[in-house]
Amino acid sequence: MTEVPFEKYDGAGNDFVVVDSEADPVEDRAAFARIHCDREAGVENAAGARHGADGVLFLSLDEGADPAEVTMTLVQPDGSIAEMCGNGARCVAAWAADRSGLSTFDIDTPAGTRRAVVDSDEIAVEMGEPTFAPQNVPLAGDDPLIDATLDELADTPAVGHRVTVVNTGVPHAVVFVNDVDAVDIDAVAPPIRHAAAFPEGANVTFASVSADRAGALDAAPDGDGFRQRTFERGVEGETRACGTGAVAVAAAAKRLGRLPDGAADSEWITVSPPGGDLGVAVPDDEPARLRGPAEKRFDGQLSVPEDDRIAGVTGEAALGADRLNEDPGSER
Ligand SMILES: N[C@@H](CCC[C@H](N)C(=O)O)C(=O)O
Repeated sequence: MTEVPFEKYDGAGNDFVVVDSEADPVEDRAAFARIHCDREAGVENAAGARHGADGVLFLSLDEGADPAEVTMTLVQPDGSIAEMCGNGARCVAAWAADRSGLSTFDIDTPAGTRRAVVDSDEIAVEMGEPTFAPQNVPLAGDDPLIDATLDELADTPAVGHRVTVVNTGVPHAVVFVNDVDAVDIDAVAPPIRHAAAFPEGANVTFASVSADRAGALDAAPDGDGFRQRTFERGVEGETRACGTGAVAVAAAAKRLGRLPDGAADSEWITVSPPGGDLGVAVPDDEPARLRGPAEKRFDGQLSVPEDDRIAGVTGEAALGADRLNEDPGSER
């Protein structure tokens, strides 16, 4: 059985297995991700405790570039590749800083190059300009969905929810509700995630204004922030944090004129998914920015599938083995 070293990082509870793709190439990345990713129990630490893995980050670092460059490919639990991942990018910067001692990185992603800066335990990443343009989301129709009801959702638990659809590196359907904790996300999100309006699918992000998160980050405004919950495409379930989702909440709120007092006048807005607090800035006509914690938790070795069957997969790897023969996320 072949094994590769991995490191486990998380950004505000969004969990990633990190593999150095130059030192330890994995041929079938989709199969590797399917085997080892599980939201609650994907990978094991040295003490035998299992921890979540929302995807595998295959990374290669070029320290000679100025600034240093990292090529990032996020392969998700269904085997699909995500164009961008905000918390993943922050974990990438933490990983690169841990290796190199440097603090500024250009991260090459399928969505473009994103600058990340590490400042002690907080990492900020440039996220590109959020876009509502139908061709960029992408949407099936010609009109943006700014405060829309998805007609095809009639007779589902999602009926009646209004969505604002924005691409923040990946597509998000943002739904503002009174209380995110009251949402039955596993019932409400899938019909939206798979709606015909989204030819490549969409992440579904719920948000509510939250007075108790005011000033949760040091430099956050003395006003209300948002609580956030996201059902992620590719994970096909809720994660503990989603960075592109946090940016989508702020961008959608700004577009709808729903920014709470304080946040509207401030550069940084606090968005709080279940895993921690994130800071988001959405200036006019400029790239959005995302900041928050990201750090290494542990490392170890993971088995590499040796063919397209389950051969060579043992121990923790067997957890995801039942998904190995499914179609690799092609329908997004
Ligand atoms: N967790 C991520 C988003 C990852 C991509 C997403 N699941 C997709 O397929 O669009 C984040 O922090 O942004």
